[in-house]
Amino acid sequence: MCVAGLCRSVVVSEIISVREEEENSSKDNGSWRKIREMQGRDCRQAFTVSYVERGRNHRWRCAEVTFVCSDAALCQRWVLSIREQPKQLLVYINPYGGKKQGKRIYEQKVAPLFTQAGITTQVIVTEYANHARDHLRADAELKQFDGVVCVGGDGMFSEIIHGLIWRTQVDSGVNPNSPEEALQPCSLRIGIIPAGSTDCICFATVGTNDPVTSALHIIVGDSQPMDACSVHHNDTFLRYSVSLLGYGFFGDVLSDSERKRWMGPARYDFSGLKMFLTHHYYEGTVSYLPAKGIMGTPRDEARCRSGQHSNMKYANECGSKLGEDEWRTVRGKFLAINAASMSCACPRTPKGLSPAAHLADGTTDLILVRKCSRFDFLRHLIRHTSKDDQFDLAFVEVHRVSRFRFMPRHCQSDSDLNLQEFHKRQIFGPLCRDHPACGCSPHYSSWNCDGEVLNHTAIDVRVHCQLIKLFARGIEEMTVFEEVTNPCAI
Ligand SMILES: CCCCCCCCCCCCC/C=C/[C@@H](O)[C@H](COP(=O)(O)O)NC(=O)CCCCCCCCCCCCCCC
Ligand SMILES: Nc1ncnc2c1ncn2[C@@H]1O[C@H](COP(=O)(O)OP(=O)(O)O)[C@@H](O)[C@H]1O
Ligand SMILES: [Ca+2]
Repeated sequence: MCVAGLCRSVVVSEIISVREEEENSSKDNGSWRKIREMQGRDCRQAFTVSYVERGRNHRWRCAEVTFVCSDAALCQRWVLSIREQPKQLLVYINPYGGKKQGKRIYEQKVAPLFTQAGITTQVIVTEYANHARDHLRADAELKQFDGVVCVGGDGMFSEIIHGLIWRTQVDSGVNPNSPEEALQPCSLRIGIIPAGSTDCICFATVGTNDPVTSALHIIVGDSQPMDACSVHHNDTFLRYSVSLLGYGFFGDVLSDSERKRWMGPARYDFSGLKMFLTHHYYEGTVSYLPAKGIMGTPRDEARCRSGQHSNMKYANECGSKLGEDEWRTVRGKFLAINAASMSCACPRTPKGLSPAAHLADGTTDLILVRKCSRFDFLRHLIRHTSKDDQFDLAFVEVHRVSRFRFMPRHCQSDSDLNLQEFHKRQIFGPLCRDHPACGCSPHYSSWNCDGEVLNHTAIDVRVHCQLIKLFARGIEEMTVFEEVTNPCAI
């Protein structure tokens, strides 16, 4: 198609909206008349397409081009041809996350784009923690919506998946409390407008933390399946996780930073430095089921974003059953035990905690950092920000797993105690009960589950392949010509 003599093409799946140009439109600044003159007398139709234009660092913006067409019927077909895009969305805004800008970001940057794309919305500004989760679990009329949007950070996203996954299981008669049940995938897609502190789920699935880019991924109707882990304690359901489950360092950073929310996103750096200096290690036993029938290892050079793993054959191979005898066990003293179900890329670590992790292959990368010197731990941490491999250190091991369990040492009698009780003991009692004077590590850390503190230390984690779907397409690889190659699908 040609615009005023220039040949332009627009990818149909990246159209935001199409509007017919009126011959005597008030917006007409003479260009439509000029186009008609150039095209000759037969030309009767023109339409303007808003589409996605790519900027630097995976950012998207909205651009416009006007097409003219001499065939009125063809033109009409174009106008009606926008592919399956969401029409009705349920939006939850956390006004309290990140720098408390969620409402402003939505109203100024996102809502106008939704209106332009003809999307209608029901907007709920949350009034308290778990408002969105509870509304989705019980009250929301989900049938009328094509998707759910959350405006906030990873904690807000977590609320949304807890509501949606729970609701989907209850509606289809699956018992979400049993760790052995195969969960029913959620049909509604979820969009994330980043307005939190880390926003790692948005960054790792879209490639940037930019509200406009996220809004455009929602409007064009992208779809990215994603794994979710269920976390149980004995037979009690605790939480779902899609990004990081971290015990030791990241657990301690989170619990410490929760008391410093007034600092905003900088609280993580403050608590990170504090916990780095504190240098606590924790004893326990990790057992895991190595993933089978999947492609790749956590040490792969090629990242998921490279598109080399976008073969859907493998996406469907997740969930292969293994016998109980294939469990492996690692016992020891750990500075950190991390399970990354996605790369966990974020501005603090653009390549992520586990750069080669896949979004939707039914596995999580289990990273064990054993007790080592502060200097060595710093080397490991710094490698998250450079090209060097953070796993290529003698005290670090990494396994791609489909299930794992953790049991802290000394846990046998305590394991049923609530963590708050542990913390009370740790704060008010001696740090180490075995050697009251030595001031060595406390016995228990807590789990950081996508940025929320878990109440139990002994956990059983199972990956559910492609349990949810996002309005995203993985991170696109740009060539030198800024053309898009394969997006990361799994
Ligand atoms: C010295 C440089 C060290 C750089 C190490 C970077 C590792 C960062 C890994 C970040 C993983 C993020 C995984 C995502 C977790 C989020 O779900 C979750 C919730 O997000 P939300 O607040 O948006 O709801 N966020 C978090 O748990 C925050 C984790 C952030 C940890 C920051 C750690 C900073 C470490 C600084 C160490 C300083 C040592 C300096 C020594 C001189
Ligand atoms: N209206 C609200 N008031 C207080 N807390 C809320 C509200 N809405 C959501 N929350 C909670 O706020 C916490 C942090 O939200 P999140 O969006 O992750 O921001 P951040 O990235 O800054 O942590 C989450 O635990 C979420 O459940
Ligand atoms: Ca995964």
